[in-house]
Amino acid sequence: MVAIAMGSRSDWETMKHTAEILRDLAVPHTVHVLSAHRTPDRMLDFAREAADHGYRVIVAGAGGAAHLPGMMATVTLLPVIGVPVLSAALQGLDSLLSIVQMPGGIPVATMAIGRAGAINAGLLAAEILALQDDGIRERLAAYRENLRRTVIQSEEAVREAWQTQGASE
Ligand SMILES: Nc1c(C(=O)O)ncn1[C@@H]1O[C@H](COP(=O)(O)O)[C@@H](O)[C@H]1O
Repeated sequence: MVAIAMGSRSDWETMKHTAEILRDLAVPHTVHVLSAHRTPDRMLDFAREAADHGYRVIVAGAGGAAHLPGMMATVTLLPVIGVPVLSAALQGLDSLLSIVQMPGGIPVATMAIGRAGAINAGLLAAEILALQDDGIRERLAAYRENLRRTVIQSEEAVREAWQTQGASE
């Protein structure tokens, strides 16, 4: 259902977070290393055939001159979600701008840089699929509820820490 593509093996540390969230939501997905620069024909073939192979959303993560999401979007009508991978030289700003500044006509839904972006890419892909899948929608609702509870618990933990600190001073 979801294809997760990355420009290099080195992007896996980031893109594994997309795979993890999709696994937690029981959304079928596959992972691929494809590069617009290093394996252009393979990347274009994959994106061209993705819809016929049953994929519904493509998540593509890359760093630096991150042309992968945009080039995949060029040859498919599937929604493409881009994840800017944190780069050493420019802290991911290069990746972000390479992905977000698409010319009008060929959209890529651009996420935040790095881990949070990779998690959100998985969630957004699941939200798109949930439009036609009640099971995924229910699991997304449970994820949100869990998030809500975690924040409330964290507030309690912060207050407890503050009270303990106050008592020891
Ligand atoms: N941006 C792209 C593309 C592409 O856009 O197709 N292919 C590889 N790369 C990026 O090069 C960075 C360094 O790659 P290496 O670690 O393999 O040298 C990676 O973040 C990758 O996404």
